[in-house]
Amino acid sequence: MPHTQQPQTQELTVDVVVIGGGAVGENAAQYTIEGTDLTAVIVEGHLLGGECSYYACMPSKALLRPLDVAGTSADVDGVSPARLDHGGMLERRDSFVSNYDDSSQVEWAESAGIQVVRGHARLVGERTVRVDDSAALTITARHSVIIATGSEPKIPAEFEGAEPWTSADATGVVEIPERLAIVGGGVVACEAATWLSGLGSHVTLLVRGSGLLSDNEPFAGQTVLDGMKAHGVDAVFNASVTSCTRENPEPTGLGKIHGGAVQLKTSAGDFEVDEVLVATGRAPRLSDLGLDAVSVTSDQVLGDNLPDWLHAVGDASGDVPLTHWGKYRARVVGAKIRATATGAPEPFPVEGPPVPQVIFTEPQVAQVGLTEAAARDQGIEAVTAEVPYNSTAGAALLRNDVPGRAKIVVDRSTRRLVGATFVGPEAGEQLHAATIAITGQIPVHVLRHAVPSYPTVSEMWLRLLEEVPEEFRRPAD
Ligand SMILES: Cc1cc2nc3c(=O)[nH]c(=O)nc-3n(C[C@H](O)[C@H](O)[C@H](O)COP(=O)(O)OP(=O)(O)OC[C@H]3O[C@@H](n4cnc5c(N)ncnc54)[C@H](O)[C@@H]3O)c2cc1C
Ligand SMILES: NC(=O)c1ccc[n+]([C@@H]2O[C@H](COP(=O)([O-])OP(=O)(O)OC[C@H]3O[C@@H](n4cnc5c(N)ncnc54)[C@H](O)[C@@H]3O)[C@@H](O)[C@H]2O)c1
Repeated sequence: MPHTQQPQTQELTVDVVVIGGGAVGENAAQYTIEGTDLTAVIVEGHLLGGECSYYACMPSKALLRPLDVAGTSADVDGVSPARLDHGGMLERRDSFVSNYDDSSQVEWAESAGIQVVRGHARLVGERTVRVDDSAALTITARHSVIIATGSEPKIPAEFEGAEPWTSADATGVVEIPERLAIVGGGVVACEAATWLSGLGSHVTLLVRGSGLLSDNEPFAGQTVLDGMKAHGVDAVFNASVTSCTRENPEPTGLGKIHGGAVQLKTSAGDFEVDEVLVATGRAPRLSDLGLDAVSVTSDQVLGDNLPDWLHAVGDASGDVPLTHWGKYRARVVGAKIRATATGAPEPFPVEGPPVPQVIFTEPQVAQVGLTEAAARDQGIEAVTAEVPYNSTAGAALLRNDVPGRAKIVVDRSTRRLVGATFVGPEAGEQLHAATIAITGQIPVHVLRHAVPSYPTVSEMWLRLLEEVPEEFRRPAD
């Protein structure tokens, strides 16, 4: 009688198990063990380095930078406009994603003393994780298990069966669709519209709301929209997709066109395109993780209401889904676990540091802390100052045409900055000064003594602070 050979089961005990080896999981493991004898394992089901390295931040920014350089070369007198090389752009992307090979990340992890285990991990009991790969492995954590499983795209039901593109296809683009619809008006939609129209697609944005980038100051979405229109992108607002069908939908592979023509019915009319990219947000990846086995619900993970041996970081935790923010939180969690496990003092906490974000559109949108609307929603008496991005000699030197604006939001009661937005060429490089001012809780009368160099774009800070009411030039009584 034939018999099935049982897979070999192995066992391993370490101090900390991290499920998910994205940038955030890597940081959590590194900060938990560094400078100690603690041991850590990262279990990764796909590529060590996660979404950011292979399917999100790095490939998208690798594709966007040549457009920025070409745009600048076309807008500075005395320079001949640079010609885009579409094949070269894709090669640059391939190089930034290491051709989807994670061996250098594995080398880094091992050099940091972190063991990497391949396979899908599930919780099977308190402090216990089972990894299913070619052979089953059970790992026991002496101290903690950290969930760092990231997030996955939300695909509305209308697109089921139509094999739409997700952002991974857009960053991994191989076949450039002649006509592309992008559903959504958020960050992925705006950045992807920029690089895919730059690669030659005719892009139509189908936006459910009435503007782009609705979480930002209103002038951000408007300036980005103006920039996109100048590059031939069409945007249709108040357009809800009611059905999506296509001939011969097929999972042809990453970045390839997934079948025949796509028919989209929307509340703002019908559209036929060669591909549709669904960019309608992301959700924490918490299914198939064995939460039931340890009597924990997704809500508990998202509410940070977990047993003391279990932690969640990064996109999986429901916190702001940005790489640098997830990594920051992972460093904090890692340092806490290290302190508990070794008896070392916990690092000094800082109250409520602000979240910065740069959106790499043309022009860029850079925002930190609260918008004016968010500050008012929180009951803050917000005083604002706003100037055009081209208000300095440095900005005039940057390009011939400098669109955009800058705005700061000040809390009247503390006289400190609570938010700042810069929209304009290379705006991302303006942001960190604002992040430092908010984190350092510097009152605006002190900020006036931080002198920006002439002739740089950062002289915009002088203009902004001059726009703040006169009474803010002294400490509060
Ligand atoms: C197109 C796009 C562009 C972006 N650009 C930026 C940007 O410019 N700047 C920025 O700050 N943020 C950006 N983001 C957001 C950023 O990518 C995420 O915030 C970041 O990747 C989250 O990191 P993470 O480690 O939490 O999750 P991930 O990077 O998703 O890593 C999670 C890892 O866990 C693994 N995994 C999941 N479940 C299991 C399991 N059960 N067992 C084993 N392994 C498992 C996955 O394979 C994956 O490798 C972008 C996002 C998108 C979609
Ligand atoms: N440069 C960066 O920092 C960067 C770049 C890309 C992505 N990200 C992060 O990744 C996350 C995901 O980005 P995203 O753009 O997918 O999400 P998002 O939340 O920024 O935008 C989602 C968009 O889809 C719309 N939408 C939601 N459901 C819809 C539906 N059923 N039908 C039609 N429209 C719908 C929303 O109104 C919104 O315009 C974001 O939090 C973002 O910050 C960051």
